[in-house]
Amino acid sequence: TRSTRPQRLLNAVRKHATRGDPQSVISAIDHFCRHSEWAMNIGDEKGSILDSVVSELNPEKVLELGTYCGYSTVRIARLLPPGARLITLEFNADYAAIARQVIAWAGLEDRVQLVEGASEDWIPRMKEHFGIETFDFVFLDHWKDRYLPDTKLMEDCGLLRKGTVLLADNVICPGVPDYLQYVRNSLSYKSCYFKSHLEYTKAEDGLEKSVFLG
Ligand SMILES: O=C(CSCCNC(=O)c1cc(-c2ccc(F)cc2)cc(O)c1O)c1ccc(O)c(O)c1
Ligand SMILES: [Mg+2]
Repeated sequence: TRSTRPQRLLNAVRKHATRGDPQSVISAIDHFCRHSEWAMNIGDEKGSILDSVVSELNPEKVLELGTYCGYSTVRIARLLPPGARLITLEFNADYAAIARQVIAWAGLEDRVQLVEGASEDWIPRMKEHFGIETFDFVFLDHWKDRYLPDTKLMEDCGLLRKGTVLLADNVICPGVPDYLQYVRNSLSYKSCYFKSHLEYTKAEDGLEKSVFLG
C-alpha cells in the first residue's frame, strides 16, 4: 500500500534528524515541507513567533489542540523546563501514531502526553483524568470550526485562569472568523494579531494571541 504524507515526513525525520536533538527534527520537517511535500505544520516563520510567546511565558502546564505530526509539539516542548507538562490532543489515529514517533525521536516524550480523541470529549475530563487545575498556555491548531466552541468549553470547565495565554494558528488561512470576532470583542480577553504567512508559502496567515482576563 502507498505510504501516507505523514509517514514520508517521519521517514525524513529518521533519515536527516539526530535522535534526541529537537532542533534537527524541526529542521528536517521544514526542509521536507519546503523541498518535497507541503504539510500543515505551523512551519518556521510562524514557529518563531510561537517560540517567542512560549519563551516569554515559561508555562508549566500546556495544552495543544491538534497534534498532526508533532512539529509544534516538539517546538513547544523543547522550550519547557523538565518539570513542565504538555498535553496534546489529536483526533486522527494515523496522525497520532506518527506524532508519537516524531516526539520520541526528538527525545521529548518525558514532558509530552499525547491523547487520542475529540477535544470536546477530553477538555471536560482534564481535571479528573490528568490532575490539571488550570493551563498556563493553550495552542489552538485543530479543526478551525472547533476553536470557538472549545474555547468556551475551556472557560466553562474552569481550565483558564487570569493570565492564561491562548495562541491560535491559521486565523487568516484557512481562517477562524467566529473565534477572532469573539476574542477580539469579549471583555474577558486582551487579544493581538501577529501577521505572518501560511507555512512554506507567500500567502498571508497569522497567529492571534489572547490573554484571558478572568
Ligand atoms: O485535518 C483534520 C483536522 S485537524 C488539522 C487541522 N488543521 C488544519 O486543518 C490546517 C489546515 C491548513 C491549510 C490547509 C490547506 C490550505 F490550502 C491552506 C491551509 C493549514 C494549517 O496550519 C492547519 O492547521 C483531520 C482530523 C481528523 C481526521 O480524521 C481527518 O481526516 C482530518
Ligand atoms: Mg495550523
